[in-house]
Amino acid sequence: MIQTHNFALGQRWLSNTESELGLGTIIAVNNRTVEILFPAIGETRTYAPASAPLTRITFEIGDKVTSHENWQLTVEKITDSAGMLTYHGKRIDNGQLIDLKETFVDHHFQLNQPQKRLLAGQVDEPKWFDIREKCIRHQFQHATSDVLGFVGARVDIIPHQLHIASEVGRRHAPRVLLADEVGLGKTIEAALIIHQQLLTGRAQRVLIVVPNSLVHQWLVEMLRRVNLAFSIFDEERCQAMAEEAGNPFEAEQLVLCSLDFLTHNSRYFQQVCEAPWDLMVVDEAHHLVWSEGQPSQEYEVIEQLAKVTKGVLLLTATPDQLGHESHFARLRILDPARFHSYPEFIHEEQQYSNLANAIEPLLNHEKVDVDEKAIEAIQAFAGEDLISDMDLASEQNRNKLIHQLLDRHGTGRVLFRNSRSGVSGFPARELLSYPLQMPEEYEEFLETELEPSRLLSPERIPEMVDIWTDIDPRVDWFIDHLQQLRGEKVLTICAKASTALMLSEALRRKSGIRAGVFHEGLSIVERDRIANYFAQSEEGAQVLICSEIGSEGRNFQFAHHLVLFDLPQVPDLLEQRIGRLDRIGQKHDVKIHAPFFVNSAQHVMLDWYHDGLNAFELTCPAGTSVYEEVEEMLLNSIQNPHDEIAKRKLIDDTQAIYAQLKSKLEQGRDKLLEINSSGKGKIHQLIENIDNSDNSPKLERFMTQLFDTIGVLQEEKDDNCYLLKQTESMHTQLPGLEEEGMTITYERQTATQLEHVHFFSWDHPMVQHAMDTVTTDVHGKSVIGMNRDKSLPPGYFWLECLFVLSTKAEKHLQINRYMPATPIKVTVDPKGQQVDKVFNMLDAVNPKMSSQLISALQSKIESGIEQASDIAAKLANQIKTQCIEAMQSNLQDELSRLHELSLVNKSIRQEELDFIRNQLEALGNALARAEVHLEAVRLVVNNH
Ligand SMILES: Nc1ncnc2c1ncn2[C@@H]1O[C@H](COP(=O)(O)OP(=O)(O)OP(=O)(O)O)[C@@H](O)[C@H]1O
Repeated sequence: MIQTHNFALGQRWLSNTESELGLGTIIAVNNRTVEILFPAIGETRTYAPASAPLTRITFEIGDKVTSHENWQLTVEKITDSAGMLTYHGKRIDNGQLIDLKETFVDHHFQLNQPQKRLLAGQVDEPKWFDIREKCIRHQFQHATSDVLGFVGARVDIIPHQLHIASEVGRRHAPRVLLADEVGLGKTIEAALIIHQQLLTGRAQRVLIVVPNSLVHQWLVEMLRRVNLAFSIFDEERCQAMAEEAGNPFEAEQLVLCSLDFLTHNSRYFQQVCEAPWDLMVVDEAHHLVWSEGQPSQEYEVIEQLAKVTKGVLLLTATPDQLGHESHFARLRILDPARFHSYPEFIHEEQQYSNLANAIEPLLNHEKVDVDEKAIEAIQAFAGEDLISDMDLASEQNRNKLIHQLLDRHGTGRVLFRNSRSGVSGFPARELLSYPLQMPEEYEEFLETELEPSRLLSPERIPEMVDIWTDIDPRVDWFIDHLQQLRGEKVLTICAKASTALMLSEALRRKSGIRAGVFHEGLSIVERDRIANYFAQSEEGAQVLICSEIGSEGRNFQFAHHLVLFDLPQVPDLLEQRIGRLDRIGQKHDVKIHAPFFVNSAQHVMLDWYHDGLNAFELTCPAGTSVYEEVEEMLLNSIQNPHDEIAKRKLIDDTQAIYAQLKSKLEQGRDKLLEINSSGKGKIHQLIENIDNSDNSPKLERFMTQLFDTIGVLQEEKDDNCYLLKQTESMHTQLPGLEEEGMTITYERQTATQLEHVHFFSWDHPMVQHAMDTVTTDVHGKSVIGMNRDKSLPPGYFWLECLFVLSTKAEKHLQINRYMPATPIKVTVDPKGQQVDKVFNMLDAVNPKMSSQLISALQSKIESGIEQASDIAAKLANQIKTQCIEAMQSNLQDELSRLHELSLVNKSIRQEELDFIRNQLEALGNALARAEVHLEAVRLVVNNH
């Protein structure tokens, strides 16, 4: 088997860098490129001929070759026609004489050269075997570790986020609504989920759709938090790509675009739907408004995309913001089979407190007390058959039952919502209100005005829009107030962009205070520039004046003063406003400043929020429902602000309704959500494992050894950091290593504080690349070392044989979830008996002595490897059986869930069930096909 770079059509080559591709066939060659098809996974690669990382595979007389039809031939003669070989020989199964063109050699072929290399005297130093073995073991351990996708995220470890990320990230094609309260970290949860899905091979192509204003923030968060470089797709980019053939959305795997862009460009929308996606993430999903017969365009766009996308994550802090029916419609996008009828959904919701009570005894309390009465309550939901055979003393069974109950009768595994009350460490919020006198100019117009938006924001009266800043006392109050807060950052929010613009203009005219304005009319680049201007500690703006929609989803927690220049009409918008500052990372109590006109509509609104709902100082989960119930009274009071009796009644009624709804929610929906969302009691093991991985010196020690072996210089710097640099002794290029060097740390805390430093973990792509450079290279495949053991005679020897069990399957089957490349090490003594022996510090052997030893031991080496192979094959069979069982139990669970649901719900499609059955079969075949091969061999000879 030789490596040359004279390519010809039909020849067979192996990839040196991606061993999982199997044997490829050359399908096109010209001066500049060579194209190769890898049938095992149905993909092609194109390389420059001179630098293609490929090894030519040819066979020699006497070799056994497997054909694509799975019969074998023993090669007797080889002919060459224009560079392509034909093997002539006898079929092993029936003795028939046959020709096999190399194009038809089985693409599952594995190159097994360690033995050949060893016997040919091509040996490396002992350390290469050690490093190769360590790389393979670490790759296997990480692929099967429950911290995969978590350890590499540059985030603080926050339990509720980890719980959601682990619950969702490990699912096949997850479809969920992430609805944590504002600022609890939904973006981070989504990042963790995407990261896990990509690293575990569950997803390859991800589309993120967000409001215009958040495109850049998402781009930065994905890169900074989880090393994922998304590409922004907008009109400009798509137009530039239009000249190239094909669908522009297929040119990248990780795409980020705005909802606005997809909604307003039917051609690009069509193309985005035609490109295959494994996962779609939609932020601020409350924009997807739906009502019977009148779905919004945004809703339709996402609904259509969700139909052709396997996994979907919808994110919103305020799921009910635009009505409960819209909320239901969004759940239907996620699981049309489960959420098929709104009346049924409402009926189910009414049962939530009974369901929560039924689940209560199953929860993981210290004392498990599932008595007869409790079983009766469960049966009312589950049906007798579901629990008749179940041993409820087992925690695993109880959890399974809880999942089934939530899935069939709650919002189940589709909705996650954490609230501040369940997450500790949030600062307090304080309302500071400032009564002002209403100017006469406003009063005159407002006497006959009925429109709530103008009553609440009189500056929007048409006659006032151009002059209001001259007469409105809120403007002077604002300027005075900013002067008093000198040195402090102040975020100011008003409902409309026009108000924000006029206010900032007045500020510019009347004071020298540095301010930025931020609203939906600005381009993304302008908005980001202004947000940065506000974020700068010195030289930056003291105040940022935002419109309602312009500031949605933004991170401004470096400020802790919020001015509400006016008040929004619905509680969810108020929560969105306060959530800009009251979010994870806020270090101070949040001061909410609210100027208002005495005895005006604003006064009613302020009192309603504060006295009725306490919505300034605490989050108000039932706010929208209360609003829906008292809307008429509230409107009436806004229109008649002097009617104190009506206002008193409004507030009393609001308090009563709120208290009632809150207690109902606490027993019903919220309780179920808490069971689902917080992960209390379940997540400590994962956190402990992440902590252990973070605190273990293993990675740092291993990487130091690995960098040293492959020739990368790791120089110690201050603050727990290192500088990595290329050296001349490097064996191969390390992808990602910048020419001028790069600063890294292995410490999470350092990484979260120093943003310019790369955070190295087992998840980091460069750590994986560095291991790949070793495992895809031939170094360390055949090694000789000298051991000094005086208790054994000189010349005594051992063969350390490192095998790998692996299989190939099409990418969408995600074979790595069930069987990543699995190392099996067998060490044998001169009699071919397996021994439990670990070698440290072996001496290298010079080439002359190596070849003498090999000649002397050749037949013993051959028989030793054969005996080790037999032992490895037995072990491999056991592992194979375990992998098949794990895969079957996993997919069978999913199949039974869908089957159960299909009994109560006819809209579950047969194809969905068939899909899982097919997957079961295809994975079963792939796992059964798994083969063990010799990856590396080290001959260790004793010498005194
Ligand atoms: N685990 C974490 N480690 C470090 N920072 C975090 C973590 N979780 C959240 N944050 C920070 O807290 C802020 C809020 O997080 P995020 O933007 O994900 O919240 P959200 O729920 O999406 O907010 P919104 O409801 O406003 O969209 C962000 O600045 C984020 O970077």
